[in-house]
Amino acid sequence: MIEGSNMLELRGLNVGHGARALVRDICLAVRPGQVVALIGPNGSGKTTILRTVAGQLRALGGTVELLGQELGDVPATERARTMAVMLTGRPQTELLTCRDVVEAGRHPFTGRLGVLGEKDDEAVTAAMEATGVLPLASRDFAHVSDGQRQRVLLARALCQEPQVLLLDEPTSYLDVRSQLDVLCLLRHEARERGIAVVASLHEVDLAQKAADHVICIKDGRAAFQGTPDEVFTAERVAELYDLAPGAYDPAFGSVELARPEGDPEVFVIAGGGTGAACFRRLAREGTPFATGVLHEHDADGLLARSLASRAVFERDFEPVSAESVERAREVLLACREVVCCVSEFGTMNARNAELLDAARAAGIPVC
Ligand SMILES: Nc1ncnc2c1ncn2[C@@H]1O[C@H](COP(=O)(O)OP(=O)(O)OP(=O)(O)O)[C@@H](O)[C@H]1O
Repeated sequence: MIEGSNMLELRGLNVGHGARALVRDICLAVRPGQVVALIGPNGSGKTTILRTVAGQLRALGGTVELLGQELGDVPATERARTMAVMLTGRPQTELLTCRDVVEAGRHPFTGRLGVLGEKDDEAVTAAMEATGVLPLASRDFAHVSDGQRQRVLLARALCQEPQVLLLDEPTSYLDVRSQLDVLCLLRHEARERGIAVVASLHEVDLAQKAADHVICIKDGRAAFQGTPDEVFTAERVAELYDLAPGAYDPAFGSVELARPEGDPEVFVIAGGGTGAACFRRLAREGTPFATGVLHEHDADGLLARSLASRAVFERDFEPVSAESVERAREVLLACREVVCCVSEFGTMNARNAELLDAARAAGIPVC
């Protein structure tokens, strides 16, 4: 393999389950060491694409190239030695321990009798260690939890020592810690062994952090692709998942509840992240609120754009001006309650203290 050339390349690939294509004209090139996230709404065709690339479904058009060779021309044994696949679903096993399942990943390298040598044993142990499933080695695979099963299957894929790794929702059953562990592991494998990883993910925040390249599937096509910075903009994520504008916040990589509708009832004095918990509480309660004066790219400023009905902003790195406070005061005086999240005002937001005075003078309760 020439360094830098593509490990996997899809050219105008059409995929589907019958004669009609479900997703058309997919083009993607994956280089060694790259982690590609496949994202898109439920039913958009991510699994179908992965199964086609894995050779489990016939391509309805276009080509899949594995290490520069058309997939159909790659002999099955060589394909199994090159590409590992972890799909969703629980493989039916009877009386197999978790270690037995992982060992199956070595079969492309063993002789006809499937007897594992020392090197195979080492690879199995290393993969189980890396995925944290060594303690499950003798447990019945049929009776482990969904998250444990997912990690055992990942160990099976890794011990195959593939050059291309296809993963369908590898984090869907995992707790937060295990999600992080798995993504760090995938990045490590990509970096250290030059594996090309293609993984479908539902967690936009994880894809944003872990992927080098993101391809978005919607309405029967690869709607757009690019680096996480190019793909995870508020507009594109909203379009991809049919979200309300502002529901996705690219700064935090998270989705927020819908902004409560109506005129603001509560005015929140915040800044520097002090208001986040209050903003989210009001959003949960469905209480429309206003806030200010916030600096535009302050943590509260960014969140206010998604959740507040009204927000008064000051330019970044400028002290809050008399004009901004006046605009905020007008909004505040129309509210029934003020919440002050700031315990001390600093140089840049000193004038926000005038908002507290305005509330008290107008007899608006402050908490
Ligand atoms: N074996 C099958 N035969 C016929 N249609 C299928 C089959 N498997 C899936 N489909 C259909 O193909 C479409 C795409 O399914 P697919 O599982 O690829 O989507 P997905 O993007 O992976 O979805 P999700 O995010 O919900 O896992 C769906 O409409 C689904 O019902």
